[in-house]
Amino acid sequence: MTTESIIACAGLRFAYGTAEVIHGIDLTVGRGDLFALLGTNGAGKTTALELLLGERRAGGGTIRVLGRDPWLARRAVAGEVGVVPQEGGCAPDLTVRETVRLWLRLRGRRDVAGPAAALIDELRLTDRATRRVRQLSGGERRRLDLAVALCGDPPLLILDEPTSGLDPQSRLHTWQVLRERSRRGTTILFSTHYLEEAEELADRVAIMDAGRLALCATVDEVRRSGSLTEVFHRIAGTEVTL
Ligand SMILES: Nc1ncnc2c1ncn2[C@@H]1O[C@H](COP(=O)(O)OP(=O)(O)OP(=O)(O)O)[C@@H](O)[C@H]1O
Repeated sequence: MTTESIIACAGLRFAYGTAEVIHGIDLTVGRGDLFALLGTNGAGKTTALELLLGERRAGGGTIRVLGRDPWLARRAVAGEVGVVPQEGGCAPDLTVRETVRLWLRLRGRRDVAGPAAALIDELRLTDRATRRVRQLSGGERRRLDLAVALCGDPPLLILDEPTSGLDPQSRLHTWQVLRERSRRGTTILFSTHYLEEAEELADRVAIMDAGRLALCATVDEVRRSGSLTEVFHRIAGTEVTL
């Protein structure tokens, strides 16, 4: 990890109508970080990730993603960020192979057959390659969502609960895929409800609580004051200083 920031937010605020749900977040993700965003249901993780992707307009503060304001430069940011949305989003009538080839083309690749086969294999979907998305299981669909995010080898991945619905073996395999991307220099920000996933996979973690960042630290710093599980439960809405 270097100190160069790939994501930088300062004083970030956001409201749905009159209900403010993000209350002034400062967050920096450095190049090469493998960064986990944790928090209880409704803490604001998905909203924060959507703000980073320029899908929503901040009500205050500043955001820079790869040096740009994502609201003003949404298309440019979208071209450089691989995304797993919370709900997925692959077209139900395309096959796995068609989906990955389409996304590789959208990411500017011309020769897509080989790279598509490699990505499908990497996510262990080869025996599902000719199946339509609507015929996949929830876990298979989630793995396809990640394959799509990896199309074109973007420098930044923003993944909203990328392992939700995966069986333990698939989850471990997904960790391997993400670790390998991180080792090759990809910056990864992911949200998760699995504390052991954050502890095992990430090198930095942030815990959101009711629209605020209650903690932002390296996993090693967290371990010095107990396990991540202990720290997470201790926070319970109050700020923790490590
Ligand atoms: N489209 C919306 N309109 C109004 N309020 C919303 C909308 N989406 C989310 N909220 C509210 O904003 C708050 C933050 O929601 P968000 O989905 O960002 O939380 P989260 O941390 O991702 O939760 P979860 O872990 O359940 O996915 C919640 O109180 C939620 O009810």
